[in-house]
Amino acid sequence: MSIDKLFIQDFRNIASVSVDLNQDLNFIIGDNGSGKSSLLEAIFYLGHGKSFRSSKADNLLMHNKLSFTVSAKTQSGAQLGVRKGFFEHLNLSEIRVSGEKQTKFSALAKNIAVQVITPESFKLFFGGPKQRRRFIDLGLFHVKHGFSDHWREFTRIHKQRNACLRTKTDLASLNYWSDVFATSSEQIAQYRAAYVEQLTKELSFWLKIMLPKVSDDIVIQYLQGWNSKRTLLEVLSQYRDKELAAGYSLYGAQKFDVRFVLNGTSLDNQLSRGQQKLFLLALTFAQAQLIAREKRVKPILLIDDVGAELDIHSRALLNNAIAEITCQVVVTAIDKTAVAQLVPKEDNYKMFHVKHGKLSVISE
Ligand SMILES: Nc1ncnc2c1ncn2[C@@H]1O[C@H](COP(=O)(O)OP(=O)(O)OP(=O)(O)O)[C@@H](O)[C@H]1O
Repeated sequence: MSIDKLFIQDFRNIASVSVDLNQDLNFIIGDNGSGKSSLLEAIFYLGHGKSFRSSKADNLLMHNKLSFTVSAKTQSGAQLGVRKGFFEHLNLSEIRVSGEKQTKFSALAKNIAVQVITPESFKLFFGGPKQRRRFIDLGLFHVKHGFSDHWREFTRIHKQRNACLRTKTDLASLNYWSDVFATSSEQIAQYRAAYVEQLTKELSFWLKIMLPKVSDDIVIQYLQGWNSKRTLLEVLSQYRDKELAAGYSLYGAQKFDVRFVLNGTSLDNQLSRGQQKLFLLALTFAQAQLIAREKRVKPILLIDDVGAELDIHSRALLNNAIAEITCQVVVTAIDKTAVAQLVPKEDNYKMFHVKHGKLSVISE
């Protein structure tokens, strides 16, 4: 669900911000180090319970403070909030959804779907499989009902099987856990295959807007985590000694990946950095639109430092995509010229200026 009102306190260099966002499009303009990314990070934190930049939550806390707070009122009237306290090496999270205390961040994620694109995103995305796995599973979490229950169950089974492989003592237990691991992996793989197919169809629409010259030649390949010509149980039995030597599961749904292929070879080797960023934007827009359609909520898309890598022509293409998407979009840039191509003619947007962590409205 999109955010109506946002409140941030003691988060990085933001001492206190209370702001009404536009439902469709928001621009945050500010110099380097002013706090633009911190603002996006706070919104991202509300949807994910972590930062997109730093793995340590205490980096998010304003220097010399003991807790930070991020809260929001969504368009549907839900009040979401998280307060993270750091008291004598004790990290405490207080999560609330419309006044009710919650124990898990997933309670917040059920109410908002936040995706981010930063200047670093495409380097990470075309690197190791971690980011791609995260991206696909985030879509699945929001779009495919039942996936998160299956995933939780899979994670439990995976841990048990890894414990058997690590200790190597009880081979009867290993046989049992291999059986259930294979069944659970196949279920997860089916969910993912169906989702990747859905995403591929949606992507084609966004590529026609953002990368029209190559849109028909791009394919997403889904790699399920083991040889697709064989059952996982067959693979596990063939490589049993290898897995015992490694001490953990080498095959299964946890090893899945997706490859983006252009004319038969890896897309990132053929596209310029600007084009790679447009591809990633198209992919993220596709996922956000699927979430919007399936969940019937407006996802939130954060685009950090939009000027980086994108020339005027590319920004004009991005503008066409923003005009089409049913999302709440928040874009940051160093100056107004970087967003000139993105500002709509009608007045349905808000523009803010940020300086030393303080936000002021430029136009609405
Ligand atoms: N824990 C913290 N407490 C207080 N200030 C912090 C903390 N962490 C970072 N800062 C400061 O916050 C400022 C804002 O950082 P941020 O990354 O949001 O900048 P930005 O506006 O996105 O800049 P850029 O355009 O360079 O990316 C920086 O000057 C940084 O030094």
